Amino acid sequence: MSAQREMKEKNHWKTPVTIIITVIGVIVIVALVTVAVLQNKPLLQKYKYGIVLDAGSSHTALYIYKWPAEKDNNTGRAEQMHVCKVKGQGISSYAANPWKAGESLRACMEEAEQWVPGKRHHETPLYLGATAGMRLLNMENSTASDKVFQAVKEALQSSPFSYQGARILSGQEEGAFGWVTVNYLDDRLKQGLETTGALDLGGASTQISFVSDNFDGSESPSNSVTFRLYGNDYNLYTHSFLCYGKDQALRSVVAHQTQSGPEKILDPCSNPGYNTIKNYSVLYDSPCVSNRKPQKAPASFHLTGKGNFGECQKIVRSIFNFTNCKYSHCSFNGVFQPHLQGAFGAFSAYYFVMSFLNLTDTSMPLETVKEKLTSYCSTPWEQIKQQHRAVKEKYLAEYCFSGTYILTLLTEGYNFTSESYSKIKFIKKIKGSDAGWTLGYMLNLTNMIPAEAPDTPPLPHAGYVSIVTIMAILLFILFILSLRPLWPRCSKLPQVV
Ligand SMILES: Nc1nc2c(ncn2[C@@H]2O[C@H](COP(=O)(O)OP(=O)(O)OP(=O)(O)O)[C@@H](O)[C@H]2O)c(=O)[nH]1
Ligand SMILES: [Ca+2]
Repeated sequence: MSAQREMKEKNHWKTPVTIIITVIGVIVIVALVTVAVLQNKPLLQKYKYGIVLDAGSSHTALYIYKWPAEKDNNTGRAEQMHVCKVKGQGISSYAANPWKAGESLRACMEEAEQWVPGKRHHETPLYLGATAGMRLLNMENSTASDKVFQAVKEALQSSPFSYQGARILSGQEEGAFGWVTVNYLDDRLKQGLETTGALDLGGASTQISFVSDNFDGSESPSNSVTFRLYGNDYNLYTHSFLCYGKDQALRSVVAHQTQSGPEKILDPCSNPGYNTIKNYSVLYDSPCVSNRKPQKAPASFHLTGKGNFGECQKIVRSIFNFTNCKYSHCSFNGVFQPHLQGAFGAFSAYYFVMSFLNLTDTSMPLETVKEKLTSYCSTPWEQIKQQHRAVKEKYLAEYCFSGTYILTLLTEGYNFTSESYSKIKFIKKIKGSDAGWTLGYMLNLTNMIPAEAPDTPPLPHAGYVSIVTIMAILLFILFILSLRPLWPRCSKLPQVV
């Protein structure tokens, strides 16, 4: 008898009540976990796209960016998907044939149509920002500049993308958005880390932007740009030097040597044996030098390379004005600059030139950089050409000047010392995206960087699902255990044994 009861008690798990409770329990757990999984499941990765055309002084490039579509308020991380280099020169070079400026963009616009999925075309914003080349053209001939913009606008509006406008960026915008790009790609903004300064060397202008503790904007408000990003305030110092991009600086250096209108010059910034004929009217056809055009000069002059770094640097120095600073500190030309602070990323021509010259290692003492440049400049032109057959002659002929200019701009213009120079990194890309103002410009216009830090879920999706599952199982076990007092009574109920 007692053995029979013991058997019945042991079989209480098979009573209808416990079976029903178990089934309901399992259903509840499965339902709970399913809801948890489905509710928070990341949607299939879909992307949004944005296109920015960088209409620089020397050339135009089209950048396509993409970012995850499912994130609220476009807060997903944007990255460069593709870049298309427009054939030919910058849009400002079409001043005499404006419609050609529009035509020049068509091939890259068609390429963009292949990269962005068709169903996203109409919602993909398309921007064009022009920099120093158009700034100069606008100063020189605003009617021509307007016509170029009209042609460009028509070409862009005929694309399937959502055209958002074409305009000239101010120097401050160009500097500030370059800084945003660098720090966004490095994830410094979201994490509130110390920021990196940005050095951009274009063809017609150059920008320096950085955050300095002893800069609040009061000494020179025109150099101040404030941002509130991810809950942090930034007071950025930025300055753009028009005419100090590498092509315009070279013009100034050659103009300096042709003041008396000679028929030939011996140029220390070109390799020995380099020979070319330059046209006076072409050389002086820029607002950066036009006021210095010699009154009496032949149509052209012979330029012969001399290849002397020291002499080249002397002429380069002469294009900077180091007097007349009305502020506590200046860089050059009477422009305020606070003390340099932190690390810097140097891109565009800084990178092209320094990587060609094998000078990207900034732990190298400045004296060694000078020695290497001295040696490069004095190398005969024929030897340079033979050693770098794949490099365009136009670029090759200018590396002695460009290296000398970069070193002088950094150390004497911006006051980088041996110590601060070592904090510069010459970069082209950061995590697959090009360093430049375009990404920062798009992030700003699409409101992709919120002013306040977004509310993030305390747990990642997988962690959340695991915790819900474990808690549900534990709750169920507790519930079963809480029914323990009922177990013996259950065994007394009539049942199938
Ligand atoms: N060596 C070398 N130079 C280049 C290359 N691409 C561009 N450059 C030159 O580097 C300089 C700067 O180029 P970019 O940064 O594209 O200048 P940009 O945007 O056209 O000019 P800005 O409007 O002043 O910004 C120009 O003198 C270009 O001719 C390259 O691949 N190699
Ligand atoms: Ca540029």
